[in-house]
Amino acid sequence: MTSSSTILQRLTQTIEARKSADPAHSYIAKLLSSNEDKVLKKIAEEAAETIMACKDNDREQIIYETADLWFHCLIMLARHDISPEAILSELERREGVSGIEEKLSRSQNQPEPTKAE
Ligand SMILES: N=c1c2ncn([C@@H]3O[C@H](COP(=O)(O)OP(=O)(O)OP(=O)(O)O)[C@@H](O)[C@H]3O)c2ncn1[C@@H]1O[C@H](COP(=O)(O)O)[C@@H](O)[C@H]1O
Repeated sequence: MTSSSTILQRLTQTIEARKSADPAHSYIAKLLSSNEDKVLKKIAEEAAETIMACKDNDREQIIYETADLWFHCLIMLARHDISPEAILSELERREGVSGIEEKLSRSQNQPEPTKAE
């Protein structure tokens, strides 16, 4: 990877490499080799800590906790062999589509609820 690569690309490459690393020497390898619940719990924990930082209006803490949250989401994605590019592509696909319009089109495409006999 060149020095012009982004931290997201370098971290993604590190996570991939950690799939065959010793869990005793790597936090990522430990999370990749343990039960998925471990990383899912970390995501919930980091999301809660991010929310608390927002409630405290603590800018530094919001940045710190969001970094923890994104980091653990990257590990979750790697476990499912999903690259961060897939998420970026999904965001690109949505670009220019108003969230309000998208939600409205979804509710219009919903089938009519069937009446209980
Ligand atoms: N970016 C990160 C990164 N961000 C957060 N963390 C770790 O994520 C954990 C966050 O959990 P907490 O803050 O809740 O800390 P904790 O209470 O000790 O965690 P638990 O006991 O609950 O598991 C801490 O151990 C942090 O050190 C990270 N660990 C690694 N990286 C990157 O991954 C690379 C490889 O790391 P290893 O796989 O450990 O070699 C590193 O060089 C970094 O670039």
